[in-house]
Amino acid sequence: MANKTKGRTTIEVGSDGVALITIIHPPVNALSFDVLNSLKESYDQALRRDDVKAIVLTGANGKFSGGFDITAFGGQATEQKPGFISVEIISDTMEGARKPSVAAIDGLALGGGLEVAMACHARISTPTAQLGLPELQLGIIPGFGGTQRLPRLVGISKALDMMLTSKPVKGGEAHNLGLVDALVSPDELVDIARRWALDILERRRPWVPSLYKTDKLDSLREAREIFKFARTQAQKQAPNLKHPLLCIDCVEEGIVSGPRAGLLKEVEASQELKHSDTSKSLIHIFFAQRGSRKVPGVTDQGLVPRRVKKVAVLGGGLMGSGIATAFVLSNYPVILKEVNEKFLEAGIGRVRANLQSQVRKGVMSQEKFEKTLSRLKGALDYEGFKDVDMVIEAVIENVSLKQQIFADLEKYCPPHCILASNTSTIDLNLIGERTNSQDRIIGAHFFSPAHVMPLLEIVRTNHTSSQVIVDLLDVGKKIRKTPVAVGNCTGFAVNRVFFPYSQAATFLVERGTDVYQIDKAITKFGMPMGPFRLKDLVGFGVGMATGLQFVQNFPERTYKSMLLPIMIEDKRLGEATRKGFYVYDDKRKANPDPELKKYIERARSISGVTVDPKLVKLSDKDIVEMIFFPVVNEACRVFAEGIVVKAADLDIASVMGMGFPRYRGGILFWADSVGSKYIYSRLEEWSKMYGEFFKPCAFLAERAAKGAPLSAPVEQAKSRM
Ligand SMILES: C[C@H](O)CC(=O)SCCNC(=O)CCNC(=O)[C@H](O)C(C)(C)COP(=O)(O)OP(=O)(O)OC[C@H]1O[C@@H](n2cnc3c(N)ncnc32)[C@H](O)[C@@H]1OP(=O)(O)O
Repeated sequence: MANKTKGRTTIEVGSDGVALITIIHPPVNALSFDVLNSLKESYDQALRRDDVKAIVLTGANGKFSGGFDITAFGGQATEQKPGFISVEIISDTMEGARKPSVAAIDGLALGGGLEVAMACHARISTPTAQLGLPELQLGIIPGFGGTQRLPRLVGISKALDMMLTSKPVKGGEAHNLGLVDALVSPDELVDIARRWALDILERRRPWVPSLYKTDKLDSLREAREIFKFARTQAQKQAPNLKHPLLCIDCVEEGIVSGPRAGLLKEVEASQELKHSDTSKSLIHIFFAQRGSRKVPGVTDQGLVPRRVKKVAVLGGGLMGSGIATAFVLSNYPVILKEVNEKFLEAGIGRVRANLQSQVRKGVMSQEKFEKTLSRLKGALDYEGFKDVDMVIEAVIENVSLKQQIFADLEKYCPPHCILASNTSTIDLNLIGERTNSQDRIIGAHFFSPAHVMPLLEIVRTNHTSSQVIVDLLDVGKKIRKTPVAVGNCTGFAVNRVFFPYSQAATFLVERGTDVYQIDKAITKFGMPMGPFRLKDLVGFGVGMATGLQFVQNFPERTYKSMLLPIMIEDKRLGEATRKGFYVYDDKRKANPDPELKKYIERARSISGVTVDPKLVKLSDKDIVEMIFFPVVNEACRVFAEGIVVKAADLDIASVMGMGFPRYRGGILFWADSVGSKYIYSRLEEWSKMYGEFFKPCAFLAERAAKGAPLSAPVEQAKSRM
């Protein structure tokens, strides 16, 4: 059987005496072990040959390299011995060579890609190339010398900032920072790099081994201050994560004990992190996010997405204006339609405010603001709809109104136009009932604020055509959302999986657990806010309306409480009214409210619930389990019913739609790390004590009985029965 290698490098020696080494491993020239071994062979050859005076390293097809091959983290192949790549190949063979190398960077130089480039003696880049060390977002740290070379090239503060945020910089900024030595256009990149390499050889330009550069380093005293500040920030931002602190330790070691000691510390820390749960979870999310664009039976049919050139949004409320903002920000011309002048003005005002906030934050120039806003046109009728390629309806949740709108859309829009609804509760089949266009009706469910939140739930009915799904997946990518295709059911994937989240929290409070302790425990677990703070943010009106859908559709497993209605009666509606589960000061800071007790007591007495001493003193672990295991239970139902095709889609939906901690890998990935047997046994125990709300579903029971993971494909689990 042919030995299939994962990528390679080529070497081509020119008459100028420069060896051009090219990394070839589509699509992003990832550094697999095969590529790295081949890189060493090419370097050895170039260093051996008398006709080679200098080396240029580049990547094929306009991409330098996307970094170490992430698929190799869980794979069979491993490094010969720890540090072989970082020390022997990159530091000793490349950087320590007797012949100079220059990196010619186009497209991207990320992670290991940039680390290899930094070991060259100069870097030439195109202005559009992206350079960065994003390893921390994968739960690891730069492992090919990045923690040592980047601070020496750009200074400690900037290097820490680039690593801790995982954000790349563009060629222009990289040049200003000193990370690259010259900016050139792609067509002259390799030629200039060749000449630069010869110039270094002939000492017309400096021969710089980055590892030993010191001019950008601060004094030891200043450096210690920077590390102290960085550690405080890292702990504040991600108290559960260890790898950012390890990254800072490695940089510090290099500054205090010298770069060689730093390299060794980096090797040691990388070994430790490679097998951590955090890294496994984050790498799972990386692939799950890319996998969510692949829908079996739809995206594997050879369909090409049609070009959507113009979009219309119906309704200029909070959702509609957010959606319109997302589209104009991605260069789409948008018509925003409202029912009267007043509403239209308000809708356009909201889009303007969304964009203005970007100007205020300094991420958008005034000129770009004006250009972006000019893509938005207001309308009070369907006149301009005759050439739109996609409409997104975002009006109030009223079935007959939506039915009328879709009947009108069928009349006024061209026959190819995608007819999407942003409904979060209404059955899409019902919405399209008065049309003959069921095949192009689809759900485009955004999360508020729509121009900020990264998830787009694409809801397909049994009638939605594959072409329309492919089109919307493509549009989703273009507006920089992570799309997840889901089936049509109450609450779709995100809201349905998460409805027990707030219900379980309310259940606990009515039985004596403290509201603020719950929010603290859940935030400590890694959610951006606890369930009660979230209720305040969303507003009780919306919370009640959504809750009602679940009460109607899943009466046996919804927990009914009078707490919200009583608070609403008293005009406590959440953050908007400055009073909800918290009270809010002028700066919108949430403070606990002692008055809350009286509402809880009233709710308790109306429902005839008594305080349960066991639930009054729950540990944080118990709180997390009692709130998240019912969520896992609902996720199991959604998966078993085929609402999503892969468990990883629910992981992505939970991370992007609900803020479930990414470093726990998403709801089902996390559940599997806890174990199906344990989750089942706890739910079973609670359902005996507290009723149906906690009853484990058949799917969970079946998988627990077999000790099978919850995320294993549904067919596979069945076939094992
Ligand atoms: C020792 C070292 O310090 C450790 C490391 O280097 S760890 C790796 C560091 N590098 C990174 O984190 C970069 C990760 N990749 C990315 O951010 C983005 O993929 C990118 C900016 C390179 C390209 O983005 P984009 O053009 O939108 O394409 P995207 O869909 O993400 O990727 C294209 C394909 O390349 C794959 N890919 C991207 N980077 C990869 C990598 N480093 N290894 C393996 N596969 C990779 C993706 O999985 C995807 O595969 P698919 O088509 O089968 O789904």
